[in-house]
Amino acid sequence: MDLFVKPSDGFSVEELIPDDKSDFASSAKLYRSVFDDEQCRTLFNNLAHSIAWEQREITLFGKRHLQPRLIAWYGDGGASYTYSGLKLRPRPWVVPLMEIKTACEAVAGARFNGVLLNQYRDGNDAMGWHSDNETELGTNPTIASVSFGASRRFDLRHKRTKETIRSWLPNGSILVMSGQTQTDWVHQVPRTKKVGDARINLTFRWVHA
Ligand SMILES: O=C(O)CCC(=O)C(=O)O
Ligand SMILES: [Fe+2]
Repeated sequence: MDLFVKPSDGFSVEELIPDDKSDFASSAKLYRSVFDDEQCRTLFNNLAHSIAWEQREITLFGKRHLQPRLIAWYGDGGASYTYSGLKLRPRPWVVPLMEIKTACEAVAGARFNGVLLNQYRDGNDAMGWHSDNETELGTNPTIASVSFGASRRFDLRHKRTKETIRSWLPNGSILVMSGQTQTDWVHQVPRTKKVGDARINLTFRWVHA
């Protein structure tokens, strides 16, 4: 499978965060059709079956809940990641994840040492408003977020002005968030009755030891 991507391969890019002068340092660039249909099918099936998916329990307002999605964390040996009170030890890289990582590094122009995978089994699975601002990601992290399977809505909301930007993350796309996006904006993947199929999302990150 040839995953090497370059700008001439016919993918398009759109900046989701408007170039508003008060916020010029935030960026969320959506690269569409980075992976072609055959690559998407192969990778979706491979990841659905080979990843060690888990449904984790989290504590919200003192109550225990199962997270409304499946997750997994893979990465370099030292790249432990703590989020929502969960300490995730990395599982070692496997081939499809390394190939997708190489594509993301080429598109984003950044290096990654870990990936959080999310599987939304259908429209009932979701991720609430948050920013990826854990201290181990450092200031102004670059995060590359890959989508396979069903398109899901992805919303960004400015923390101060509450300006909200709604978009959809299609099969085979990579969203690269960088600059002050995690400081100034929150994002979510809302629950929806309109989507019955599964989506697999991979967010590549650099975790500081
Ligand atoms: O599924 C998505 O597109 C978003 C995932 C996300 O925000 C995260 O893993 O932090
Ligand atoms: Fe996130």
